[in-house]
Amino acid sequence: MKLIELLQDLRGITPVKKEEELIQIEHLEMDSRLVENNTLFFCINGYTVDGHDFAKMAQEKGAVAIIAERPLPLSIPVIVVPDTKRAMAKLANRFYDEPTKKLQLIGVTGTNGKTSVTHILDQIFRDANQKTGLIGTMYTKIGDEVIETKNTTPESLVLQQRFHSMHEHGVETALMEVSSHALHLGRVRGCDFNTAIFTNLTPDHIDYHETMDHYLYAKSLLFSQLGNTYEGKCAIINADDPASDRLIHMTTADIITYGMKKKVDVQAKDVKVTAAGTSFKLVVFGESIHVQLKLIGLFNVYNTLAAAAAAYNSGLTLKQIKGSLEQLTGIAGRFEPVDAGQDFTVIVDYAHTPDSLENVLQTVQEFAENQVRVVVGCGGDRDASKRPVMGRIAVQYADETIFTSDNPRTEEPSAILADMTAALDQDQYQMIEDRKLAIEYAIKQAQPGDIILIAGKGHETYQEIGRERIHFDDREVAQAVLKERVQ
Ligand SMILES: CC(=O)N[C@H]1[C@@H](OP(=O)(O)OP(=O)(O)OC[C@H]2O[C@@H](n3ccc(=O)[nH]c3=O)[C@H](O)[C@@H]2O)O[C@H](CO)[C@@H](O)[C@@H]1O[C@H](C)C(=O)N[C@@H](C)C(=O)N[C@H](CCC(=O)O)C(=O)O
Ligand SMILES: Nc1ncnc2c1ncn2[C@@H]1O[C@H](COP(=O)(O)OP(=O)(O)OP(=O)(O)O)[C@@H](O)[C@H]1O
Ligand SMILES: N[C@H](CCC[C@H](N)C(=O)O)C(=O)O
Ligand SMILES: [Mg+2]
Repeated sequence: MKLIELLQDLRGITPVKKEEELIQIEHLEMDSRLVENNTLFFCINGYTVDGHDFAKMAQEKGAVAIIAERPLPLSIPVIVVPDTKRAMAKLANRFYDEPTKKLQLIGVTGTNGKTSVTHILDQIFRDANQKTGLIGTMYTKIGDEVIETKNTTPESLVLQQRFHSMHEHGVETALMEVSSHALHLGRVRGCDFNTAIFTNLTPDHIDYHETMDHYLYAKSLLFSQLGNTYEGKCAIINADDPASDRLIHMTTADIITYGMKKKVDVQAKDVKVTAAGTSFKLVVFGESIHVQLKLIGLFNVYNTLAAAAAAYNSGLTLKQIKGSLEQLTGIAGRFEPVDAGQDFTVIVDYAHTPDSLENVLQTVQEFAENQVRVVVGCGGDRDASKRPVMGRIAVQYADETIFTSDNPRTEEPSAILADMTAALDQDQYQMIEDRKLAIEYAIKQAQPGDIILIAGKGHETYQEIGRERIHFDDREVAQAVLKERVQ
């Protein structure tokens, strides 16, 4: 694409010279290390470094033009804009030919349940013979191709490229987790969502958003950018969550409410949660069907309702939806059992917020025939305010709590554990900094009928210590210890 074509959406920018207008742009890039010939490079002033410092390197590697927030002494055109991130979202959208207009795009936001809802939807649409794409915490998936990702919701440039690739591969429906960071940092600008789903809002990420109000405001941006009813846009909202009212007022799209406690459009009635699964009557706009889930926990009924509402809204029948829901066996690292034939239960779960930890502990408490032991920690360089709360929840619900490390990152593991235990008595918990030893200890203590919950890391296959990621998988560790014990 010619530089001039790409720049047409930017108003009031430094004009390029006539002879520069025809420069061919073949790639867009924001990381100098990845620049190739004929790249347009965006200088982003980040949290760690300033991308403007890498413009020269980008030129040396083949960049033919630069988008920056200030003039730079380079021999290639430097187009100065007030906000490179904003410009990047716009230009990427044009470069990749507005890919989200060619897909059904369903965005899911909320503190907990995003990965779960996107995966439930993925299953439903696949069963309906649609080719799907998925962008989220665990990976990006285009059909069956899996691409590793760093962020739950990538930067706009990466997003638009992925959506373009999805379209090229015949994807019809894309499911995306939309994090509050992404909304606040403008990563999803230019995405044309058909449907936006809200799961819930409970304390997390206060290190970044500072207050719950700001956190909700960030989440609400998904609904304010949705478009309106007449374009077929739809907001699917958990009416049992106190934030629902504010979100409903943020959008002019059609609203579908779901929940269990109020009169809503999509409802679960007669819910029965057992250790073997969950059953309920799914009522959608007055039409109802019985559903028997293999998924466990009341929170998964909420996730199922959100997914059912979105699937129904996009034309699938209740029978189709029921068929898929009943086949779902689970999502990696979400209430995932580790079984080596032992006479007690080991569950690995991604609960890393106060609300999710409480929910999942309540669930295991209900089923435990004997004692509940929990192994849990809190991430370093993340919201410290959740540490004492998670500490209190763990000892409140579990018979034995083992506090341990969960991605300490650049913090001292002992300092994180001190925050978690500050308000507790020493006889209420064990503290074993090394996560492997903590899991070993919990499993060695287990009696028949016990449940051991290993919380916080779920599907993660690493422990982040300092800036390094070392291979670590709760499921592998638990499996190895169990095998030794069972032999
Ligand atoms: C706070 C935050 O969001 N940081 C994100 C941000 O990093 P940053 O600002 O530190 O970037 P930087 O390293 O300063 O680099 C600035 C620019 O220089 C460029 N650069 C850098 C080095 C170089 O040699 N050459 C070069 O060109 C970089 O490519 C970049 O364009 O931009 C990066 C690229 O997009 C992101 O990967 C990174 O996410 C980090 C890893 C992160 O941990 N983010 C978390 C807080 C986050 O976003 N989490 C949410 C999920 C939250 C949830 O659970 O709900 C998410 O969506 O992932
Ligand atoms: N609807 C829900 N309400 C409360 N807790 C939930 C819900 N769904 C899942 N959980 C709990 O939260 C954990 C994380 O779930 P999931 O990965 O689906 O959330 P997420 O929103 O994608 O999280 P992240 O922000 O880390 O991407 C699960 O392991 C479970 O313990
Ligand atoms: N998306 C979340 C995941 C947290 C997972 C937990 N294991 C941790 O490292 O705190 C975050 O980056 O805050
Ligand atoms: Mg997720």
